[in-house]
Amino acid sequence: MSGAEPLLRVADIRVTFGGITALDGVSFDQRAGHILGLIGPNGAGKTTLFNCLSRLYHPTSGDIRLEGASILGRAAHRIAEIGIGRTFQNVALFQRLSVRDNALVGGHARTRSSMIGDALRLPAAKRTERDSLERVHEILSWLGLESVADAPVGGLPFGTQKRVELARALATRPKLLLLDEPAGGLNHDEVHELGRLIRRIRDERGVSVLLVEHHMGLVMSIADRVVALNFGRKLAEGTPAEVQRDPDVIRAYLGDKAA
Ligand SMILES: Nc1ncnc2c1ncn2[C@@H]1O[C@H](COP(=O)(O)OP(=O)(O)OP(=O)(O)O)[C@@H](O)[C@H]1O
Repeated sequence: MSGAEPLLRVADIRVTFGGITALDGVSFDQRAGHILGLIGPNGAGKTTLFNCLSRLYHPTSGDIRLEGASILGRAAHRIAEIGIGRTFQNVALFQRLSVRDNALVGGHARTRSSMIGDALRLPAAKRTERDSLERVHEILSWLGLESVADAPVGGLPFGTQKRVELARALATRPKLLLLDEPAGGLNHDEVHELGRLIRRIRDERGVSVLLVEHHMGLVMSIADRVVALNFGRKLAEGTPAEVQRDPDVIRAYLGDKAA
């Protein structure tokens, strides 16, 4: 292993809710350029960890560092500024707004132009707006969404709405993209397509991806590394092949559901 700083370091994270320990000393690193899959049976702590990474939950102890700097002082609505983008398990878009406007909301989360500057349409605000529009245009084309750019999101098929969510997250120009069960609600072909897209996001846009996912086929086909949780602890970590044949992982899954 090289001594290079990982992109993401999760260090001894513990989260308790009253008497329940949802995460109990979980640690792992994610290298830049990697797709990391976070798996585990129901109740393992995946969502809790995801919520810590996106700053919705504050861990009871431990640290989360992005490129060496702790993110724990950051409010959830400001993680885009440090390069963390996210999507939601159930698509969370403005249904009446167009595809383009939804993506622009993402871009705006990153730009932090001032409200007064925007209102007075100062040159800097105009430039920011123009840059955001150009960036969103490029992302929508890249995702094959330009033909629906003006359509209200509400009328679009679910699979397309999921791509709009990705557009919005990518518009924040993340270094690390957090995906919360992106395969949920998609059919077989759509999951296959999503896998290709996540790989392209990494390969063509240089964005590292951390995904929480129940769809084992998807995780195992695209992840560079997999972290398996069970009962709030790290059960196994390694390449997909290593984790898939880990006896503890097999036991945790077979004990949970005979799939
Ligand atoms: N807000 C909360 N308040 C109390 N307990 C919680 C809360 N969130 C999670 N838990 C508990 O923490 C544990 C881990 O839950 P979590 O939702 O993180 O698991 P998960 O791996 O995401 O499960 P699933 O695959 O079912 O979504 C569970 O015992 C759960 O009941």
